[in-house]
Amino acid sequence: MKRGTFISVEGIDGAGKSTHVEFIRDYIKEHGKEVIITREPGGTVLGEKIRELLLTSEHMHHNTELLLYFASRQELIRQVIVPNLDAGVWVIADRFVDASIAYQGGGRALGIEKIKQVYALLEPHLTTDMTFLFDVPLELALDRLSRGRELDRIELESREFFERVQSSYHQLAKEEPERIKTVMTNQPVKYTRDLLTKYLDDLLKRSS
Ligand SMILES: Nc1ncnc2c1ncn2[C@@H]1O[C@H](COP(=O)(O)OP(=O)(O)O)[C@@H](O)[C@H]1O
Ligand SMILES: Cc1cn([C@H]2C[C@H](O)[C@@H](COP(=O)(O)OP(=O)(O)O)O2)c(=O)[nH]c1=O
Repeated sequence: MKRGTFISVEGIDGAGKSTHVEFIRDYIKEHGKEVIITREPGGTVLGEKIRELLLTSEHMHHNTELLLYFASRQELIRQVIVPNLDAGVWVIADRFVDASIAYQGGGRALGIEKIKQVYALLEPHLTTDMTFLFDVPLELALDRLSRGRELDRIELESREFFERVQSSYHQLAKEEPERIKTVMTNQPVKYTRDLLTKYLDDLLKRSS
């Protein structure tokens, strides 16, 4: 059986990830593939408890935050991502390791090297086949956030924090252009979807 394709979606809060993730799933499904969406932090019973801690606790050491995100991810990998990929199912991860590099490595200024050391502990050491990085000018993302729902602990961070997160994402996309595809969302939704469709067609072709 052919292994499933592993996709992740990333971006600063307000960049448009939630607007497109179900579109991506439906497009893949229409092309005859079984597909699931996972979310991080969370996606398993233990992971959802960790999510609650991460998004609602008042304060924690940056290392604690980093390790909790990875603890949730390890459970998700072993319980959900790997068994599905092995069974030929496509997996769309609503955030994966790149989020830790951008938010904890960049946003919290822990540095990429430290995140990579923790990443090395994951079993197995998975990498995505393709990552969509949703991106908008920071002002627009912050404006979207301020108009939206109630904000969680991370979304309440400063503008400087999100600047560092975004610039880490840009750095990653520059280092790995084959894997990470930047998709601008300051254009109409249809424009974004047309671009996504091109990348998805390419992935579908590769897997056939
Ligand atoms: N091209 C686009 N792609 C995605 N979102 C867009 C686009 N144009 C406008 N928007 C709006 O921006 C907001 C993005 O919010 P959301 O998808 O919840 O972001 P995230 O999940 O990344 O925090 C939505 O209100 C959406 O309607
Ligand atoms: C996966 C991950 C998420 N995060 C942050 C980004 C988000 O602000 C928050 C929750 O992610 P997410 O569920 O994507 O946010 P939303 O509820 O807006 O869809 O966790 C990290 O800081 N590090 C990580 O490794």
